[in-house]
Order: sequence, then C-alpha cells, then structure tokens
Amino acid sequence: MIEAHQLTKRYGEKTAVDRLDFTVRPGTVTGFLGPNGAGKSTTMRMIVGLDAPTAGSVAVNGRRYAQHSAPLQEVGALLEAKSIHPGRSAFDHLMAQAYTHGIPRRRVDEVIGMTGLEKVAKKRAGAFSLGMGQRLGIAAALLGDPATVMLDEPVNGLDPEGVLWIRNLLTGLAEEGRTVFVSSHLMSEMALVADHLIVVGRGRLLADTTVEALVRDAGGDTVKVATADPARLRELLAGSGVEVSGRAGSEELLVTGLEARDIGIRAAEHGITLYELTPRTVSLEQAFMELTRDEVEYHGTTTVDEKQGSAA
Ligand SMILES: Nc1ncnc2c1ncn2[C@@H]1O[C@H](COP(=O)(O)OP(=O)(O)OP(=O)(O)O)[C@@H](O)[C@H]1O
Repeated sequence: MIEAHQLTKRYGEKTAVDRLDFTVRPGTVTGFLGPNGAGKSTTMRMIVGLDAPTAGSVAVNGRRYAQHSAPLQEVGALLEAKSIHPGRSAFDHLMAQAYTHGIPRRRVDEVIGMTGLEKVAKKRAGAFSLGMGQRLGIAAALLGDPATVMLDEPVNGLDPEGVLWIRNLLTGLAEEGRTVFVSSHLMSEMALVADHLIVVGRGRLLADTTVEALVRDAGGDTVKVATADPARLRELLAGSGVEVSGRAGSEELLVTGLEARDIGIRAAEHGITLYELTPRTVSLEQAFMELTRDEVEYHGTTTVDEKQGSAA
C-alpha cells in the first residue's frame, strides 16, 4: 500500500509535484500516468526516500520508507534501468544486493528465473541490451520479495515479447496480493495492464479512477443517432442510466447509457426511421489527451487537437 498526503516537491520556482493525495492498493495493478514532466518520477523518488518532500508525506506499507528496518523487503523499485556497474555480471550485481540485505542466494536464483535471465546471468551487465537491463532492474526490485513493487516506465524500449512478459509479470504480482504501481506515458499500454489509474499533469492529480470510467467520462459510450422522429425516439429511449441530448429541431440525438444495437432494435420495434446510428469511439489515448490537454508541459504543434470521431 502506498499513501500520499498533500505530497509536494518544489525545485526553486518549479513545482514538480503539487499537493498529491492518492492511495495505491494491494491486489491490483495501478497505473501512474501523465505527460512528460508531469511529476511521475519525482513522486516515485519520494516514495523510496531518494528525494525529500517539500511538504506533505508519503508512506509505504504504513510507514515512511526510511522508517522501515528492511526497506528492500517492503518495496522493490525500478527507477532507472541500467544503474548497474557495467563490469559486474547480473548474478554478482544481485548477489551484492542480497548479501548486504541478508537475503539468501536461493532468492537470487529465483529472481533470475522469474525474469528469464538464466542464460545471461554470468555475462557483464555493461553488454546488456535495454530489454535485458530492464529485466535485471526488475529482478533487483523483486529480490526482497516485497509487498509493494514500483516500476518507472518498465516497458520503455522493450520489444513486443518483452512488453507481453512485463504485462504477465505485473498481473501475476498483483494476483499474489502485492501492491503494484507502474508509471508510463503510454495510455494504450497502461490500459492493457492496469485496473486502476492515477493520472497527473504538471504535478497535480487529474484523475484517480478506473480505465473504464476514464473512457466513459470522455464520452466513450455515446451513440449518435439521426432519426425522422427525434421527439418520439427520445421518449422511447428514456430510462434510468440513459441520457439523451440534442438541439431542439435537429434530427440528431446523442445517447449515453445504451448500446447502438439496443437503440436500433427499439427504433425498429416502433417503426421509427433512422438515418444514422454511430457509436462514438473514444480511444484510451484520446481520453487521456482530453484529460491532460491543458497540462502538457511541452506541446508539439499538431498533437492534441487531432480528435477523431468526436461528436460533441
Ligand atoms: N532535480 C531537479 N531539479 C529541477 N527540476 C526538476 C528536477 N527533477 C525534476 N524536475 C522538474 O520537475 C518536473 C517533473 O519531472 P519528472 O521527471 O518527475 O516528470 P515525469 O512525469 O517523470 O516525466 P517523464 O515522463 O518525462 O519522465 C519537470 O518539469 C522536471 O523538469
């Protein structure tokens, strides 16, 4: 469990993390999303005591990181892949950490197996590819068999096989009841692995929600209907959880809370002619951009206004 209360970090004039309140719960994968420079890495560094908050606090498994007597056994973190002595083998790197933390050699062999590094464990880490470096970083994070696992951009630079492997690993760790907190700026990737999302922009909390709710709130389940008899169709569709909007005099309606299929069936049953029946598809990427459009630090010139399928 990770609990942040009014967590804040300022670097001079710059507020990197701005009064964040959130809880990351065990048993699920929680995605930590935000555009570049949103404050994700700074937040993660504060969680493991590598940076001190300017104000507020953050606790892991009930205590500040530094208050744990065996922090490696509480939280395993991958913050920067390849922060490893290049001349040392993967095995020696892990053994050195295990020795200094009273972790048995058996566990080193275990994490090497879990991360698929058996064949390269005795090779110099300096010669590792990015993907192997990520695996080694994850092996180190898992070494203390921690209840909380935190990974900063773990899929960066990985090939599809590596991405799939990380996805399965994270899901498995959550199923074992661990707290899994993973940052990314790729919504599409997070959607596949995370159940819950914490979204930040310019250091501030923008959403603490599920993938499903994020898409719904961005208008993901809206259906555009054009009909010969909008007034009658409105009456027919009305019901709990259903919202119908549309300008007076217009043949177009926007419906949320019903599938296009159900709208079509109901219209047919009552002999109402439809001219158009279009589910509005909001991709997760669009939902994310919608949410963060005013919070992006470094704008390109063409990205955020290119919304497709918008019926608003
Ligand atoms: N040591 C530092 N000194 C000054 N400013 C910093 C420092 N570390 C981070 N920042 C600034 O704080 C803001 C948040 O940075 P951070 O690296 O936490 O964002 P991020 O969400 O992890 O971004 P990315 O996705 O690009 O890694 C940025 O504007 C960054 O320039």
